[in-house]
Amino acid sequence: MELSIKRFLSRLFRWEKGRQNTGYDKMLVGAGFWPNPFDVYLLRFREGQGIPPHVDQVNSGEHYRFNLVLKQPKSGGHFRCSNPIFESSRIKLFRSDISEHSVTPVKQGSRYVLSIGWVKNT
Ligand SMILES: O=C(O)CCC(=O)C(=O)O
Ligand SMILES: [Fe+2]
Repeated sequence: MELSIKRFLSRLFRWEKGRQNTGYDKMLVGAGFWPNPFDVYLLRFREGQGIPPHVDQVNSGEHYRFNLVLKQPKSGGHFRCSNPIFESSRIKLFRSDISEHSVTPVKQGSRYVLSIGWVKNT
């Protein structure tokens, strides 16, 4: 969640590779520091793409993510989370630093997610 204005602007509204190396793409669409450091990404999964089980560690504090599924694929692309705080078919709220989560590969169609993350210091 490191941020310089220059680096922020160079990443804003550009597709980049997702960090799990499974081919999904992410686009930074916003970030800020109030009331807690936060970032907002658009995630795109195309056919064959998913994310293996992982956690998203932060240096300090608690990492939360609120994910809104904007577009469900025709098949596949299911979100799985070991211990969600809240989950419906479209909305997923979870501690991404301690709850292992994954997305099964999209089989047909594409999947889009608006992902809002923040770090709460303890
Ligand atoms: O696409 C998703 O539903 C989850 C992506 C993910 O790993 C995350 O938001 O930390
Ligand atoms: Fe994640």
